[in-house]
Amino acid sequence: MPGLDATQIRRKLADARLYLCTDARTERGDLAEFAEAALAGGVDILQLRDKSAGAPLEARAELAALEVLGEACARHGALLAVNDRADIALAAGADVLHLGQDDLPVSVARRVVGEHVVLGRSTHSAEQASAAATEPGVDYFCTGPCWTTPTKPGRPAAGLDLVRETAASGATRPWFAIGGIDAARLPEVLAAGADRVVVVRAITEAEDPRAAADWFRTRLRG
Ligand SMILES: Cc1ncc(COP(=O)(O)OP(=O)(O)O)c(N)n1
Ligand SMILES: Cc1nc(C(=O)O)sc1CCOP(=O)(O)O
Repeated sequence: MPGLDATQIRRKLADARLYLCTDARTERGDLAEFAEAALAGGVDILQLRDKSAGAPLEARAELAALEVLGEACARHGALLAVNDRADIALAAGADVLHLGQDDLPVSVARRVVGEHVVLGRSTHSAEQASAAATEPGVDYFCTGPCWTTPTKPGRPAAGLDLVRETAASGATRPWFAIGGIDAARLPEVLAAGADRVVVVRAITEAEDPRAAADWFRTRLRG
């Protein structure tokens, strides 16, 4: 299946509402089956983020998992995202590279992945969000965590105030709220002004990942 070009990737990013990070699920079932279910339920961007052993996957294992996710994303017209590693994003033919505050500078990552890959940045304060909203080369950013979360231990909550401030800032780049978001809390996140979210456990730990994704998709797409 041919890959998406830069224009198609940016259009899909603009339209994206539901972003899922998953681990490689080596011990909890089949990655292909999980990806198929989550994407059928309406996930727009699927990121491999596997820190389940307390450290990132080795490069070969990461590439193998990305191949599985990439095939599923291509079937569903979703974007494939890589966390942290520009070299792996390039090698995997990913559409998206997500960078934290301590990861590669955007200008350096851009040199590695080229122009067509979308670059995202994590932000945890109004200052960081404002920088990501204007820094050249950043295509989207995330604000959080809205609540403390076991998925990101040690990261203090930025709270919904950061979502409110970002919404009020009139940021024109796509931005996503992240951290502790589940079905019960989504209404508060939307009321604070977000219209895009990133989730992990709300779908990865759901008994029925397709139904969980579909629940979010319905609320995010109105
Ligand atoms: C979409 C998305 N948003 C935020 C993060 C967190 O990135 P980072 O701060 O680099 O932390 P780690 O994921 O590397 O632990 C993300 N991965 N994806
Ligand atoms: C990976 C990650 N990054 C965050 C940030 O604030 O940058 S919060 C987070 C974990 C989100 O997981 P869950 O949906 O299970 O709470």
